[in-house]
Amino acid sequence: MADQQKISTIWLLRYLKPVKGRIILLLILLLGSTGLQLMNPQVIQRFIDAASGGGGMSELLELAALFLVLAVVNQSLGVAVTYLGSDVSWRTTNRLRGDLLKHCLRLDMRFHNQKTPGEMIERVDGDVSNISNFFAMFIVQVIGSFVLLAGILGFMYTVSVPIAAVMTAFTLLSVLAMTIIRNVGVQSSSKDREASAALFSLIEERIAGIEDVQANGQVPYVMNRFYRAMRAVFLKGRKAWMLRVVPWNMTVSLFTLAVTAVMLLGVRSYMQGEISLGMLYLIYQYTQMLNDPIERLGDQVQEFQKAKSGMLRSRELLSQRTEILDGEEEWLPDGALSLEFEQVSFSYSKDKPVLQNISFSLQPGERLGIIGRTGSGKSSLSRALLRLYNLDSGVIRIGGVDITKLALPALYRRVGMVTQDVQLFDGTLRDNLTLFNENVTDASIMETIGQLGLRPWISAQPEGLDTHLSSGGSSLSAGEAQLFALARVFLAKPSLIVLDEPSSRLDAATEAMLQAGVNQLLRHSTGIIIAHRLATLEQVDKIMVVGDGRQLEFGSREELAANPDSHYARLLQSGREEELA
Ligand SMILES: Nc1ncnc2c1ncn2[C@@H]1O[C@H](COP(=O)(O)OP(=O)(O)OP(=O)(O)O)[C@@H](O)[C@H]1O
Repeated sequence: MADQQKISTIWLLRYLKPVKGRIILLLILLLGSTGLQLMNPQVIQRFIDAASGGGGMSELLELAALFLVLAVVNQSLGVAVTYLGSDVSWRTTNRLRGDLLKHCLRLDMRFHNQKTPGEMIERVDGDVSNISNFFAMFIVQVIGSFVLLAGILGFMYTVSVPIAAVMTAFTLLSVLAMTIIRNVGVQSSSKDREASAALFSLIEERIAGIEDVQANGQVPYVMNRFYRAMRAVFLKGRKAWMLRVVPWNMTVSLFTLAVTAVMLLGVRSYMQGEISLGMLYLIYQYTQMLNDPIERLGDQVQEFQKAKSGMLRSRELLSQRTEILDGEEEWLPDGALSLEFEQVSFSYSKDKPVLQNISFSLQPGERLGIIGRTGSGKSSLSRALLRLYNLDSGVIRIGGVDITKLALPALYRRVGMVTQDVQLFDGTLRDNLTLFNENVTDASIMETIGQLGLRPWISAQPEGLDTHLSSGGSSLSAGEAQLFALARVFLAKPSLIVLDEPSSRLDAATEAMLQAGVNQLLRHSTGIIIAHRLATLEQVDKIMVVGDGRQLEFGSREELAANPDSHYARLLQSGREEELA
């Protein structure tokens, strides 16, 4: 436990260190503002005493001017403290958000398969927001509140010990009550947050599937689920609010009692001539001022609870290790890369093998067509090649190098993949094609696009390469997106390319046009084409037929086509492409 605490502190200090100068400045400003808050009522006290004692006009004017100056300086300090507090909190938490996002992007697909987008948003942003106040204000507010309390009470002991004793008792009681009672609402507040998270995830899920919802007439059902989720938010929110308000009311009652007791003692001292009218005002004002730092301390206790759970969750996420360990080898032979699968077995979960004992090899520049029924493991094969998952056993080598020994950037520089789902980013067509790489010239974009026969398509876009695309892919048809993805991968000039169903959403004419382009572009690389349509594979050198994760057949396309006993030849003869689908 103590160790946990120590690790947490060291971890926190890592984020606070870069802003330590700002935090010290924040503390100085806050102490300055606390000093002014203590001084201001004393100026009014002197003003009241001067006025009631028949003091001169110039003295009154001087005091009034001093009051104004102190008030303005205090306000300015308040603005500076708020600004600097936000600045520190954003700087530190943005670093943490960045670290979390970078970490998540490196985590393997097994981890991501289990997480919903809503959950990841909550982990990368929600938890961190809970820590933000703690980063910025916790230390500063706690120190500031204690200094203000000590200042008020210390001064009161010099004026009247009984009054100061009542104020001290009230302060101690309130701080104690705050720390104990505030925890009462913590559990129901977290249930309230859970309910609203469920509501948001429902909205996110339904909006993501809006087409299906509308087309299948599911709107009444969705509305019903929505109302039920809203009702849960309302009921849990009301309970959490009640539990937050009750303790607050208790401290207000306690405070009213303290003010009454202090005023009784104060008025009695005034009547007995022990204190002046101005001092009576000062006592009243200082009693009022006690409430503020006590409230702030209570708030900070609550913030600390929130921050603690946020920190635990963030640290837990950061301690998740990816199963994909980076290799060190950077070197790969120039030009098209050879590929070798040696007894490769792979599964997503241990109880269900997806690829079993796959072994084949391709020479540099060769093209392999993979065919097999839906769910037979074709896409899984390409995911294993790109190290999105680790193998259960076996080795994959590209250019003779075991991919687990290769540095991941070296692998991704030389191997490209076009999947069935194309991710578009918010940006221009050019940005999306080059993936924001400004070194790729428009001329080379147009050349690649020309080879793929896409020039007329780009020209038809309202602003050519400058046409703005929105993220998610809604601005392109499925077929257009596929053409787009091909162009993107070919622009990166990879030496080994996997095309996973590159033309499944294109019409026959567009596919034929694309085929010629792909053949042209594949001249300098080794290619794997996963296809449902046999026509797509007319230009490949080798064919592999996969069934239930096993390699049913592998060999030269011409030889397999000529062998009437082969799966491939039988498929060709029967023309039953639908068997593959
Ligand atoms: N992320 C995943 N988690 C768990 N199982 C998966 C995952 N992706 C695929 N599978 C399972 O692995 C098997 C092979 O899937 P894969 O996507 O490789 O098939 P495929 O041959 O490419 O199919 P298709 O032709 O439909 O694209 C299927 O049984 C599928 O249910």
